[in-house]
Amino acid sequence: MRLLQVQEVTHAYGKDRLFGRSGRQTPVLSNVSLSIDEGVCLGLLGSSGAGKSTLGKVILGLEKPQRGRVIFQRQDIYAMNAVARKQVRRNLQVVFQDSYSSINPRMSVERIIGEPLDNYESMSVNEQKRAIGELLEMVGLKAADMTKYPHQFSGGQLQRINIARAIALKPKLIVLDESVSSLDMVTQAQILALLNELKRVFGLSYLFITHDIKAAYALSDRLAVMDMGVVVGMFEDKEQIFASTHPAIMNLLQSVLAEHPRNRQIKPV
Ligand SMILES: Nc1ncnc2c1ncn2[C@@H]1O[C@H](COP(=O)(O)OP(=O)(O)OP(=O)(O)O)[C@@H](O)[C@H]1O
Repeated sequence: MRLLQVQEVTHAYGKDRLFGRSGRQTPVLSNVSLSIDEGVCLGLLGSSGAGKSTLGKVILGLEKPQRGRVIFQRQDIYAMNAVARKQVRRNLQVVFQDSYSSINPRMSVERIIGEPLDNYESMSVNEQKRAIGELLEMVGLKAADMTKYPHQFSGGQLQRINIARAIALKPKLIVLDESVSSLDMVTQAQILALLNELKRVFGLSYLFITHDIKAAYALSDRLAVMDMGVVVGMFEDKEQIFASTHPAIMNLLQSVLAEHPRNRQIKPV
């Protein structure tokens, strides 16, 4: 079933600049359309500045587009009342790249993961502790870790805590904005495996924003490529990306080739 539809979204930063008198503002997003079905990971690829994070913010309800619509669970997220918006926030979560800055260093892990539960669930203290312990175990940490503070964890462990917080309310869609980009290769592979497992167990959908074609290929079912605010490729079957002749897409593929100059097989391993 269709979960998210982005319909002909156009956006530029700065008030009225796109449609102001000068009319010279280049949009950061131009007529962007895409959709995500339930249980599917769409990888959104593109080089730096392509507009990927802006599109993520538009989808999360954080940046109202100047044109176009975002339909989540059949509702326009920019044309809904406060009650419906609260429900959307529950079902639409995000994990950012920088695990440190998206966590309050003064809060214990229990409070970090407990925050969304406080806002949406009416659990007793003991029920909440049990739920937090289960979430920590689900992401490969220990229930006892809930008493610790962010500085006591590695970057990969902190990203696991961010993921535990993101899945605490059993959302439908998680926007992963460069969520593994700052991690070393081994940790990256472990977090991708965890995300894949959680997707399978909970039937989650992901929008996986990344410039890294290998990471995108590993986690995604479908791939989209953006270049200068425009979707230049949409691949229902991710294998099809390797047949593309679009210059921006070939550039992304080239980065894989460059690492393995003698490897004629360009599919990421
Ligand atoms: N808050 C903002 N105000 C003004 N311009 C912005 C803002 N955020 C992003 N931009 C500009 O919009 C363009 C697209 O940025 P965006 O972050 O969406 O791209 P991206 O594909 O996610 O790239 P990166 O991976 O480098 O973040 C860039 O030119 C960027 O400088």
